Amino acid sequence: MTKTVRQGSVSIPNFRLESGEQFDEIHLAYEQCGPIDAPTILVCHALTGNQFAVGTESNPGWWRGLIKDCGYIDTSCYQVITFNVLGGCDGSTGPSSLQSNGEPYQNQFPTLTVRDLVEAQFVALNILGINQLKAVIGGSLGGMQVLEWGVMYPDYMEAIFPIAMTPVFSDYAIAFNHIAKQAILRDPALKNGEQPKDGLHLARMVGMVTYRPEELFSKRFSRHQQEGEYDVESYLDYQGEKLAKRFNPYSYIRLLEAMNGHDITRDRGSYQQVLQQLNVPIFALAFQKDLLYPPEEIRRFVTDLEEAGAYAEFHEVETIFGHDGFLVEFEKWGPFIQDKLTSLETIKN
Ligand SMILES: N[C@@H](CCO)C(=O)O
Repeated sequence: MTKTVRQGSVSIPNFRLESGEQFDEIHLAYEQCGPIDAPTILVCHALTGNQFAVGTESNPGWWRGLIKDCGYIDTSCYQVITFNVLGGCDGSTGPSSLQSNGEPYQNQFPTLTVRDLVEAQFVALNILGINQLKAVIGGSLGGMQVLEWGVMYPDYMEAIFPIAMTPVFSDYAIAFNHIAKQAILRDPALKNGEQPKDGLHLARMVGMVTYRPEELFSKRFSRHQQEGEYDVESYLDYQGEKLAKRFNPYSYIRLLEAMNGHDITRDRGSYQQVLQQLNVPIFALAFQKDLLYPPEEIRRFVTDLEEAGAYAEFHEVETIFGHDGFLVEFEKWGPFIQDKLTSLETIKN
């Protein structure tokens, strides 16, 4: 049983974005779990994730299969903290938040970078009195944040676990994000000043097709249909509608844009120079058939890191889930995380 799950919010005054835009104050909502004096692991969430990584037994979080008492990340040994990202819509400052004129930002919310998301979490952790981390871990957009943590604050943690990410977001992935963004921005509801919920529904359907490979779709649905509708069609509609009910369309756009801009070399010099800055042990995970972040690219990144003198390991997970592998089948890759966390001392020496 995972006992001590706590929730809170950190208020950060005068927060400046990379773009130069400044907020008088932002809030980051968080979930914290495990003994407060134990080594801390920071979890970074993906595009539509939130701070509820662990959750409760009756309302499990999205990584409860990984993180719990006696889990692969054992919350009786480690404290685990997860923030809802800046720009999110689960309690942190984002497009649904009110501006000083009393109106929600919505599409007026400033553009964000992955580095902004990391910087906000860094300041929040310091305010909470957490000045050192055991590890930073996350998948997809979370994995991009993990990499940025490694470049921006390599002395702040003992290891990073970037999962299902690449050092630079690909043109192929930007292409899908463009379709998603356009689906939202071209939603006719906008003309009536309403929320583009149908656009978000469409955007999610596009996303879902990229998160899983063809084989899984065939295995799941087998062209089965009911009352003239293919099961795969009703599945995508269901997922689209579900997200449209729980997510802010403009949060979705700002986070897509942050992903598009992800490039660890941006404004930092050459790829080689940036690899040198990633001076922290790195354990990278890849999932077979991940269309967005192909395992061979992640393997190449790890080889480049090793050649640059870093301590880096690569682990490829056999799965039919593709990109969504980081949200399922924890028994396949949780032991890798557990093992590396417990063997960090040997690596340091
Ligand atoms: N299922 C993930 C996919 C993006 O990594 C999400 O919804 O955030």
